[in-house]
Amino acid sequence: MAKLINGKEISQQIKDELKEKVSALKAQGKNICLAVIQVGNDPASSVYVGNKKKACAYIGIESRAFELPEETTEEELLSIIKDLNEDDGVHGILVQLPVPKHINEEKIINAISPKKDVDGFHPESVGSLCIGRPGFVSCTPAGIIQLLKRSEIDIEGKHCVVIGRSNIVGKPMALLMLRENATVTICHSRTKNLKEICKEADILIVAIGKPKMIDASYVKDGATVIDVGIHRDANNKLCGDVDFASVEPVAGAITPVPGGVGPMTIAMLMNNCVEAAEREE
Ligand SMILES: Nc1nc2c(c(=O)[nH]1)N[C@@H](CN(C=O)c1ccc(C(=O)N[C@@H](CCC(=O)O)C(=O)O)cc1)CN2
Repeated sequence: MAKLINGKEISQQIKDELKEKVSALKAQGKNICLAVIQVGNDPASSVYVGNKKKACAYIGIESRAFELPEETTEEELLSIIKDLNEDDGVHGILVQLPVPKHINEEKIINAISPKKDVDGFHPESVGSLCIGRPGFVSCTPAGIIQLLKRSEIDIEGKHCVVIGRSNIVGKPMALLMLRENATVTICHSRTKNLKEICKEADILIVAIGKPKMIDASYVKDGATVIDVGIHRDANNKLCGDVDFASVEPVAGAITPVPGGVGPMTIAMLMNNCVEAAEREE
């Protein structure tokens, strides 16, 4: 039976640690502010944005919300970001993704000042991660590192297989595991022998975007399995990219969905906001 990696519990620990830090910063006269921008009314985005505002309130970070209509133009959004970049009272800026189709996501990401890029999506942030310079790290991969470390799962020298090569999860995840001295293999939709490669992983990180695709036949006995996917199954229940019921008996440790990687994304966003304010000094 696999050890369950409890993201809800670990994210709560991180938020409690940050709450103390923020309280100490406040005592020195420093208030932290995150600008949260949502364009349109995508229901899932509204839930995530709501949870980000709640996390800010819990930790003691001010959240400045911009709830913009679906018809907002790219120019209007860029103009808001420009103002926020220049506002010394704002430490972090996030634009909830996805943005409506008429807005170029890349242009929006590039417009956020790297100093306030608490999502870690700006090319300068990704480049810094790549060459080992300080910078903001994408929240989901950073959260996975925390899950592993706080669950006392060794990374150094382990073979880590990451399935998925997105700019937001797969690529930064691979770079972070490399930084932790893992031996890293990245797999994707064109990978041949996916099953054989996955079977060699000590740590298997799955960000493939296909519900319950990874079953026990992809997993080495005792491996750690991290599931980044979030989907609804035929019974409208949340599930991941990993078939939990099949994999759990062979894995050494595994994240559930919900309650695994997801909550860590928001905890690490809060961490990046605190870092943004600390770096300013
Ligand atoms: N600007 C950003 N946009 C998006 C990001 C991001 O990091 N920055 N990531 C995702 C959405 N996301 C945060 O924004 C996010 C997704 C899931 C969770 C989470 O806690 N999931 C729960 C289940 C929640 C549910 O009931 O649906 C879990 O896995 O336990 C938090 C944040 C895309 N956009």
